[in-house]
Amino acid sequence: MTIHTDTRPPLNLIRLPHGEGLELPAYQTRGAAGMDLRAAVDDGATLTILPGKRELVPTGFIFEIPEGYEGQVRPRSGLAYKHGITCLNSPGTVDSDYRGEVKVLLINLGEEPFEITRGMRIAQMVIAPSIQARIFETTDVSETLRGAGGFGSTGV
Ligand SMILES: O=c1ccn([C@H]2C[C@H](O)[C@@H](COP(=O)(O)OP(=O)(O)OP(=O)(O)O)O2)c(=O)[nH]1
Ligand SMILES: [Mg+2]
Repeated sequence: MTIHTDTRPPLNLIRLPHGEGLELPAYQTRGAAGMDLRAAVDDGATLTILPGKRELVPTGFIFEIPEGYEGQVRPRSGLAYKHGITCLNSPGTVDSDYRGEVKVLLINLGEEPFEITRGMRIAQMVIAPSIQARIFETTDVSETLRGAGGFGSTGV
């Protein structure tokens, strides 16, 4: 007998009043890494991002990211390719102890104004394991082959 158990971590979403009626963030395909996030702008309203400008777009939800995980807010490649729309702080970091609304910081790197309406899929969130290190100050630095070489030290 095969016992199928779903080992995916649970993710609680709390819908805010302005998220009423929005589709839940969802994985669009079985193997999708990220769930798409929708714009919770007012019904019938248009949020326009002018070329070179940025806007903080509400999602309408609080995400209770499980402890030991983070939420990474990433651009959608279609919007980036077709319209030059990306996340300015990519990847945005949603901490597991954050209890505010998740918002998406979009910037328009294209040449045309970009219009966002309610329910539009504007970005995606990847849930990823995340650990905190124990931090020590020390005076010794261990030796390695690389040493202080970086920024192209191994060639292009
Ligand atoms: O794209 C993002 C990035 C962050 N956040 C929220 C969740 C995150 O837990 C919080 C703080 O983010 P971050 O640590 O990146 O920003 P900060 O400038 O360091 O703010 P803070 O001082 O609040 O940590 O803001 C979002 O909703 N969307
Ligand atoms: Mg911070």
